[in-house]
Amino acid sequence: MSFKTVNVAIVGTGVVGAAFLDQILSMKSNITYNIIAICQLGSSLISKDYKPLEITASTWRSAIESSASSGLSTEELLEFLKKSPLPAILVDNTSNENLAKSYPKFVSSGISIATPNKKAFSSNLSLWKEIFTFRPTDGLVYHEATVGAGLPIVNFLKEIIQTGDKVEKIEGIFSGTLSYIFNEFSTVKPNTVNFSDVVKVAKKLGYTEPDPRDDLNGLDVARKVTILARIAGLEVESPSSFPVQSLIPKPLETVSTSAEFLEKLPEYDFELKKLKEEAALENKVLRFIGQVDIPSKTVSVGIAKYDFSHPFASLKGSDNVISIKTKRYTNPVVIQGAGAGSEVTAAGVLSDVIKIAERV
Ligand SMILES: NC(=O)C1=CN([C@@H]2O[C@H](COP(=O)(O)OP(=O)(O)OC[C@H]3O[C@@H](n4cnc5c(N)ncnc54)[C@H](OP(=O)(O)O)[C@@H]3O)[C@@H](O)[C@H]2O)C=CC1
Ligand SMILES: N[C@@H](CC=O)C(=O)O
Ligand code: NA
Repeated sequence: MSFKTVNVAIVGTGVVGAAFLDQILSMKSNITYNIIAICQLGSSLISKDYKPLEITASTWRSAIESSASSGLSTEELLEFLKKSPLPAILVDNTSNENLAKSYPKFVSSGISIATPNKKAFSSNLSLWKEIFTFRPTDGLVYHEATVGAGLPIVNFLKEIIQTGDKVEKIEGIFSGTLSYIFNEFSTVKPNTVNFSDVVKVAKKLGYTEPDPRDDLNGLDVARKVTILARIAGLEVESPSSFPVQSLIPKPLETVSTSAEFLEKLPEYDFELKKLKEEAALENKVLRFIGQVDIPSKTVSVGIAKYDFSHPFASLKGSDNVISIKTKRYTNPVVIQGAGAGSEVTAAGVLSDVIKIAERV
């Protein structure tokens, strides 16, 4: 029996958005989740009377394909959700910066947000402060999947800090894409794998950002590390306010499309091949890591070398591994598992939707 009903509006039906819709529409729960809007860039399905859309996990795709309604602007979506007769949750499954910048307007209108979109939490510090200056009538904001996809990192970190713990150091492999790429490219056993080929496979597997250059330039890891550093108490101004190593060859920095970039990338395979061979001579592998050190207030992102015997050297697939050392956890808490991919990310977002629904 349902004891509560919430209204849910979903923006973005890409890799994560589609898996999210499949999961929420198949979920058994004693809370009723009315899907009242699904928005894509050019089209939308909107329930103007706030009754649940008549869709199932197997019909939502064709329903939106045959919808005659155009996409909604952020302002239109805000106005629509403001009038929701039930608690409203916005699920932002895009990487859209403009929508992210509008979160304060949604939150201050009592609308809650669950999202894997890192933009709002890792751009200017002023936006972070605006989002998290809670007033009692504000909506709630959960963003577990912004770091480590569905792995319990963001909510765990916030909870231990709320209980009085103090973070000392966070380090690890935070990118599913770069974990996969380096786990395949730089292995304990010698291989002939080309960097550019693995990049293409990572994109095909749905690990990369919509434009893989956003992973290769280190910015995606820098965004995640910014989020963690801010939660841990460092006032990091932006993801470009600390050293970040880019894997994009200099001459390709100005290439306009991601397709052209992927086509030209093989010409630069020799650069990372050399680095990998040098590391192998020292019995080491290459890994792309992020670090936050609270006492020294330093944050950094880039390639590091690890001994063949180090746990990072035997990482598999797109696994993330995050080590969190705190005042209470003097032996660091280590969280490891898939840090990218449609199902695990969507499940992280859905868990946040459930937390919000239980609290509003
Ligand atoms: N994939 C993964 O493993 C993980 C992803 N994430 C995050 O999840 C988010 C989604 O990623 P993913 O699903 O992989 O990316 P996709 O590109 O597959 O999906 C994003 C979707 O959002 C749509 N979109 C963008 N802007 C708008 C808008 N204003 N209104 C409506 N729709 C819009 C895009 O449309 P169009 O295609 O037409 O541009 C696209 O369909 C990103 O923020 C990403 O960083 C986080 C953890 C892991
Ligand atoms: N592109 C990202 C997706 C999750 O944030 C990654 O590879 O980790
Ligand atoms: Na997570």
